[in-house]
Amino acid sequence: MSNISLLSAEGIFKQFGKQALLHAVSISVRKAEIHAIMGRSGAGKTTLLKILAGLVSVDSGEVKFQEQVLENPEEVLIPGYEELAYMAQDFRLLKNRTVEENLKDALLAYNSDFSQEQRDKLLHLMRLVPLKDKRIELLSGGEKQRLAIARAMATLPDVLLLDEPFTQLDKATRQVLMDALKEMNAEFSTAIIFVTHDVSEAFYLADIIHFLEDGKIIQSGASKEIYRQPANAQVAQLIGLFNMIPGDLLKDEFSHVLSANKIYGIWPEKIRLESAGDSAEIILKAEVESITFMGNYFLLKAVIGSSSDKNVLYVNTREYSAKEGETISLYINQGNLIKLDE
Ligand SMILES: Nc1ncnc2c1ncn2[C@@H]1O[C@H](COP(=O)(O)OP(=O)(O)OP(=O)(O)O)[C@@H](O)[C@H]1O
Repeated sequence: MSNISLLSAEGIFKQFGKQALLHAVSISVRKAEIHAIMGRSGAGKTTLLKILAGLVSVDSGEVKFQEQVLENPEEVLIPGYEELAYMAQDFRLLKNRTVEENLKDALLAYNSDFSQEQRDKLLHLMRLVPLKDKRIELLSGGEKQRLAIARAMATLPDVLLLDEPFTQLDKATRQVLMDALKEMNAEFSTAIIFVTHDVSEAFYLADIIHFLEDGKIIQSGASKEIYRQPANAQVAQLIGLFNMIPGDLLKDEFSHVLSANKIYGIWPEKIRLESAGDSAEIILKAEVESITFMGNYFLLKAVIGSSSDKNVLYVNTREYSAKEGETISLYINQGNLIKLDE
C-alpha cells in the first residue's frame, strides 16, 4: 500500500448557521484502504462524507484528492469528481426510469461494450436481473439501495463514498454486498469510505474506523485496537460494549488496582459463570433477571449492586444452569476490564 494519501480532509471546520458541527477534523485515506465513519445520530457523519466527496463546502480546512485541493462545490460546474462516486442515504435514483436505465445512465460516458459488461455484472451481483425492467417507483427500499450501490460502483471509481449503504438489506444480501465491495477493493484497489451505525459492518469491512463525537474525531484505529481499548464510554457504547461497571462496585476487594471513580467496560463474552481459578479474578454477586436464546449463545441479563445502586450486566454464555430470579456469581478476570474515560 502506498503511503501517499489518495483522499484527505485536513483541519476541516464546518458550521451550519450558529451550530458548529465539525471542528478540526482530519482524515487521510490511501489507495485501496477501507474506512468506516461511526458516531451518534447527528454527529456529522453524512456532512463529513459529503465534504470528502466535494459536495459540501467547508468553512476552513482543505480536502485533497491525489494531492490536488478539491474546489468547493459552488466553484465547479459539476459538483464532485468522476473518480469519486458517492451514494447518498436517499439513493438519488432517476425517477420514471427502469433499473437498467438507471445503470445505463451511470455509464453514459463509457463505451457501449464496457457499459454493457458492467450492467450485466452488476445486475447479477446485486440480484437485480429479475427487476431490470421495473420502474424505480415500484422497487422496495432494499432494491433501491442495491441499485444505488450498483450505480456508485459502475464506473470503477478510485474512491467509493457510501452513506449507510446496507441499512435496508436483509442479513444474507448484506453479506453478499459486503463481499462484493471487498472484491472490488481487492481487484481494482478501490478505496472505500462508508458511514455506518453497525459495528459488525465496520469490523468486517474497514481497515480503519473513525469515531465522530462533538464535532471531533475522538478515535481512529483498526477494529482490534478499538475492541481492546475504546477511547471512552461513547465509543464503547457505539461498538456494543454495553457492560459498564462503576469502579466503586468493584473497589472493595481491589481498591489497590481499580479506581473507584472510573468506569470499567467488559465484553459480555468475557464474564464467566464459573471460576477460572486464577488469582486476578473478581467475583460479583448478581441476580439473574432474564435468559434469552440468541442462536449460538444465550444472553443472560444479571443485576449487580444494591437496589439504590443497580447495574445491569450482560453475559454471553453457551451453557448455564442458572434460573431467572436466582443469585449467582459472576467471575471477571481483572485483565479483561477496560478502563474507560467518560
Ligand atoms: N444543509 C444543512 N443545513 C443546516 N443544518 C444541517 C445541514 N446538513 C446537516 N445539518 C445538521 O447537521 C447535523 C449533522 O447532520 P449529519 O446528517 O451530518 O449527521 P449524521 O451523523 O450523518 O446523522 P445520522 O446518523 O442521523 O444520519 C444535524 O443536526 C443536521 O440537522
